[in-house]
Amino acid sequence: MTTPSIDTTHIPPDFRPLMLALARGGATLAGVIRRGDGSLSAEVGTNSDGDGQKRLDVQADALFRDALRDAGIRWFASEEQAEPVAMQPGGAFALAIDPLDGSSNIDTNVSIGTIFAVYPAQDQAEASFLRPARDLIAGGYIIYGPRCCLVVSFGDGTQIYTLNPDTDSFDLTSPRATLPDCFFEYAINASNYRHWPRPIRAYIDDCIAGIDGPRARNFNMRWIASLVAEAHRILMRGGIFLYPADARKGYERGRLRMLYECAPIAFVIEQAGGRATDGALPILDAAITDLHGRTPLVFGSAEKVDRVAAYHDLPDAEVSALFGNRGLFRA
Ligand SMILES: O=P(O)(O)OC[C@H]1O[C@](O)(COP(=O)(O)O)[C@@H](O)[C@@H]1O
Ligand SMILES: [Mg+2]
Ligand SMILES: [Mg+2]
Repeated sequence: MTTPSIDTTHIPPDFRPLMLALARGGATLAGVIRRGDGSLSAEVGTNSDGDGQKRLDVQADALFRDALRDAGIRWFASEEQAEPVAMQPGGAFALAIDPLDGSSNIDTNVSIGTIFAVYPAQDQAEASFLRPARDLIAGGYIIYGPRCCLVVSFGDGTQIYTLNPDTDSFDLTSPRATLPDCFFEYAINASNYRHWPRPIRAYIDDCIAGIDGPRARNFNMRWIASLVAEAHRILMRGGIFLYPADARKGYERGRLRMLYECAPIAFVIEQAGGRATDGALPILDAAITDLHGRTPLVFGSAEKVDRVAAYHDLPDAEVSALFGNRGLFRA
């Protein structure tokens, strides 16, 4: 068996051991997922956020912790661990990870992923992770789909690597990915419509009204329920993703976690020319105040994300108007 690797030509030298370790972890996890042992989706516990943990959540967490143990990481924070774990005392990096994103899709053979964010390590774990989101020095995700891809940014564009099943190596397949701006597709869990704030309802109402509404064009809709899969689709062909805050108990700040979901996805999307906000303000301009804290998340093509922010600025009468009657956005 070959040791999984990654083409390091375009990776800054300081990050190479870390990226090799992530590639090893990702390729190994891809193999576990491909084999598809039926017990991977068994409920085995609850994480500190109250989410049910599946066997694969726990396995992926242990697998990455092990793969990363010699990769220069001082602090390791995970969705599946209540507190950060100390790794190498002299390590330069603090790494936050969602080891397995899209857990509800494990047994449905739909794309799932891993999301990671890297910050410069400080002496204390807390100071390493609770800081301005824009201190991120690397971030990205691995998607376990029909193809396994690793997408990463080091702050100078977004790179895409694709796992070659013959060599077990992640080959660079796009050195500078850019997000197309013209795809009229939105992604939101529409079953929560009645709980959404009015500007979000108004925005989606106007997409649904299509050619008969103020936007005067038809839209398509997608919802995979794997953030990584939605991010990758949007990176490839544009569109917009929304997970807003809503009125359900526990969803006052949406569902997605700032440190290891929203910040790294925002980083990759911004570096590919897109935009990511909490509905109004850039995700990366916010501070991370809680290891497992949440934030509303809207990301995708810049013009579409800006439009959502504009709905938040509409006067109440406009935002409450029935779709088709919103005059302000009529072309
Ligand atoms: O079930 P919902 O409310 O539509 O939420 C789906 C969202 O939850 C997530 O599965 C949360 O991530 P985890 O699976 O890592 O907990 C996202 O991938 C996805 O976008
Ligand atoms: Mg997740
Ligand atoms: Mg997860």
